Amino acid sequence: MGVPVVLLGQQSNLVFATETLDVLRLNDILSLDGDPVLAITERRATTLKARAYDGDVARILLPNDAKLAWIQAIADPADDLQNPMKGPLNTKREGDAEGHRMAIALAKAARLLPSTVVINIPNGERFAAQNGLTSVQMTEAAPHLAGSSMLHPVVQARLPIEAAEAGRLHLFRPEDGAEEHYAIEIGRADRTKPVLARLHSACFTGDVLGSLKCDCGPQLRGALAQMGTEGAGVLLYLNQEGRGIGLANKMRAYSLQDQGFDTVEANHRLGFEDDERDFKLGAYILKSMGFSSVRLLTNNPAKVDMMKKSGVDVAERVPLKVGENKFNTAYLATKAAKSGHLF
Ligand SMILES: Nc1nc2c(ncn2[C@@H]2O[C@H](COP(=O)(O)OP(=O)(O)OP(=O)(O)O)[C@@H](O)[C@H]2O)c(=O)[nH]1
Ligand SMILES: [Zn+2]
Repeated sequence: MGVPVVLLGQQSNLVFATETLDVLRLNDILSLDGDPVLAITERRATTLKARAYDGDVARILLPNDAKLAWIQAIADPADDLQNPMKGPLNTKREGDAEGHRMAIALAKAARLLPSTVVINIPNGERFAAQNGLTSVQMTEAAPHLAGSSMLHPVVQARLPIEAAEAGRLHLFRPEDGAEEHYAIEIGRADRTKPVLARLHSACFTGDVLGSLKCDCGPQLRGALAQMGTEGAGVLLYLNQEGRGIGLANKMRAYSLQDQGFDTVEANHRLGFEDDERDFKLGAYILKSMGFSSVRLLTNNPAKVDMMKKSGVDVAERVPLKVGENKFNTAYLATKAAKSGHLF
C-alpha cells in the first residue's frame, strides 16, 4: 500500500516509500531525532554517480532542509536528462544497511519505485503503537521478501477457450497476500511424459491491448494454439508484469525508452535489475500439478536454467518466434544481445 511501516530488529527503522512520500510525512520525518537517509539501489546510484558502500544499496544522507521534489527526483529518473546534476550526494558508510535493504525489498514488493526514506528509531514497538503504524519483525519478513512465498491451490474449473475446448483454469494464491498466479491446462496431459509448457509473464499492454512494443500477445496466443493443436499442454500465467516491476514502473521504463534508452538500460536507470522475476514459482506450480518434465516453449535460456535448478527437467526447448514487427525489432535485438535470448 506504500504506507509507512516500522521494521523491528536489533535496530528499529521507520520506513517510508519515496514514491508515496508527501510534504506532511516529510515534515514529520525531519522533526524526528535521528539522521534520516534516502535508500536507493546500487543501480540507481550508478546513474546518479553516488557511491554505494553497502553493495547493492546506497544510503544518501538527507539534509535538514531536504525538499520533497529533490527526494523524489533522486528516486524517479523521469527528468534525469533535463536535470542531470542532483548532487553532491553524500552517502553513508558506517552502520548497518540491513533495514534499508529490506525497506527497498518492501517497496519492490509493493511495485513502487525501489527507494525509501529510512530513519532509525530507539523503541520501534512503542513508536508503532503510539502512531498507529504497522510494525514487522525483520526476521519474520525476510523469508517472504527473499523470494516468492509459498503458493496454495485455491480452485480449478473447466474453461473452454478459443484454442481448445478442453481447457481448465487452476488458480494459486501466495501466503504473503501478493498477486495470484494461474495455470491453464489444455486437455489432460500425461504426467509421466514431458508436457508442452509455457511460463508466460503478465503483460497488460501486449496481452490485452495488443501492444506492438513487445511480442507477448502473439506469444501467448501462439503457445495456446500449439497446445490446442497437440491436444495437451500447460500455460502458466504468472502475474509478474513488466518482468516483475509492475505496470507503473514498466510505463516509467517505456517513457525512458522514448528518451532513447533500451529496455535493459531503462530498468537500470529506475533502480531495478534487468529482470526481477522469480521463475521458481513456475516450477513450484508445475510440480504441484504433477509435472516433473517439460518441453518448454521459450527463447529465454534463463527460464530453462531456472526450471532445471528448481527440479523440473527440461526435455526440450521449443522456440517461440512470433510477433516480430517494426516497433519491436530493437527490443528483441536488445534481449538477444544483453539477455542471451535465442532468436
Ligand atoms: N521492464 C520491462 N518489462 C517489459 C518490457 N517489455 C515487456 N516487458 C515485460 O516482459 C515480460 C515478458 O516476458 P516473457 O514473455 O516471459 O519473455 P521472455 O523472458 O523474453 O522469455 P520468452 O518469451 O519465453 O522467450 C512481461 O512481463 C512484460 O510485461 C520492457 O520494456 N520493460
Ligand atoms: Zn509484452
